[in-house]
Amino acid sequence: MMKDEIKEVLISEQEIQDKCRELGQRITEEYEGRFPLVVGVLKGAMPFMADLTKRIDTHIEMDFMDVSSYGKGLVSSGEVKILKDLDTSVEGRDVLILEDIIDSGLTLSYLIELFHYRKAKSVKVVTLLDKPDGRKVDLVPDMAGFIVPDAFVVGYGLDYIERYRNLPYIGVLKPEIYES
Ligand SMILES: O=P(O)(O)OC[C@H]1O[C@H](OP(=O)(O)OP(=O)(O)O)[C@H](O)[C@@H]1O
Ligand code: HPA
Ligand SMILES: [Mg+2]
Repeated sequence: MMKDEIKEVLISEQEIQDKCRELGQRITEEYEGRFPLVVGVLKGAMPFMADLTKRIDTHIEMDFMDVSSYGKGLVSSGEVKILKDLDTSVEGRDVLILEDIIDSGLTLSYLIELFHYRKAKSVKVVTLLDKPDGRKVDLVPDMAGFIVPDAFVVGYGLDYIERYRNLPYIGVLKPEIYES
């Protein structure tokens, strides 16, 4: 079974759900009456977007962007490609970007710059996971769920060669999985 390939669970399903409630409450307070555009970054942010937005108790609009900087492997290529753009204009909008993880920071720094260039009124970032040791550019999220160590993590949207996104928790794979 898939779970037999996991060496260690770093963040449990319960901890993730509790964090979604907490972040949802903070977002509700901050964005009450502002009708923010909540942008999920595909594919990784999909489970977090689904769970977090259910805990936001004020009107929001949701949209998605698909960008890729990793290709298929473990390291960022450094080049960000837009695979799917927003359907909505960000001009004059309060934009809240939802991410599963900030690692090198390249994906988000690209998106933040892009939304400012497109004249968003404000751009903020909420990430489930923050891996500060991976940073290649200066970037501090406005809200972060958990700090993770400098290891490749999978689950709850995060993949290794497109697998493991459907795990309900965040974990680390057994080393033999990468070797095979
Ligand atoms: O801070 P960075 O080093 O840029 O890494 C973070 C980004 O990389 C992953 O996405 P990926 O490009 O692998 O696409 P995916 O979400 O479809 O897996 C992850 O979901 C973040 O979007
Ligand atoms: O640790 C990670 N795991 C999965 N995808 C990622 N994209 C950036 N960092 C990671
Ligand atoms: Mg990925």
